[in-house]
Amino acid sequence: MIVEVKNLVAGYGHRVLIRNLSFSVPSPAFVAIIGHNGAGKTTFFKAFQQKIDYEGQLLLHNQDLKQLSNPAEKGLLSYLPQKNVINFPIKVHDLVVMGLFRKKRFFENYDTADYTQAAQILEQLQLSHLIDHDFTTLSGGEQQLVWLAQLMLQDAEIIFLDEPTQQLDVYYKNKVFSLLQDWAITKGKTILCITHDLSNLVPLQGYLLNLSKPEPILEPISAEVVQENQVFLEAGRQVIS
Ligand SMILES: Nc1ncnc2c1ncn2[C@@H]1O[C@H](COP(=O)(O)OP(=O)(O)OP(=O)(O)O)[C@@H](O)[C@H]1O
Repeated sequence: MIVEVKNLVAGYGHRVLIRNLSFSVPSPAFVAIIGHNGAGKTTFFKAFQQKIDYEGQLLLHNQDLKQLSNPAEKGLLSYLPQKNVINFPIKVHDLVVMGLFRKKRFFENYDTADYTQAAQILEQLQLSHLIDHDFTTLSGGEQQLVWLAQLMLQDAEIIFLDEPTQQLDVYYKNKVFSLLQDWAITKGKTILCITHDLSNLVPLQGYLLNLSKPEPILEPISAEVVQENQVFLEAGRQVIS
């Protein structure tokens, strides 16, 4: 099993948001995590980052995450948060190349080969025209794509993305979802992606996990499954205190 969640209970203080969640992703796959605002999607990711206390077990390759030291540095996990703020000037290629941090020793500089890799990723995302731009001057959607480029360069095995297409136009929403799908299939990555863009999921292969359902399970993506979940979410939210 690549990712396994066993009887996870998580929340804040007395407010339990995730109750006895169990599922497993046996092989590399794309998993879309959906649910109403406040359902606990980001909270679920925080548990994987060991940022909150939780009951139950989170396992990566059958090893309890609590026993694994520095899974990010080992290239096992990477995480793209919903918001990433930078308030100093930095060129796009200098930010993207930092995705290679795992391969560098402390204070070791990035070399020409590293910058070539960063440029290739930016080209793949059709962002080459921004390579020398100051990141802080980019639009919200452009910044989101630059973070995605940096994440691609990290090349971790299991990738957590919190609403990576939130600020993207329709063209890039499609492009990013097909890229994530391609990552899972051709590069053997396991991708857990929080999203509200249900319509973009229809053509994808993978699974859907609806954290608003009383007993969420992995459902194989199909047009019918997406439609059923869309109707479920449109019906409104059951608030559990
Ligand atoms: N540190 C915290 N302390 C207390 N409550 C919190 C904390 N962080 C988040 N919450 C609350 O937990 C609930 C779930 O938050 P979470 O960010 O996991 O939701 P989400 O499903 O990711 O929502 P969205 O789709 O809006 O991003 C929210 O009501 C939020 O206010």
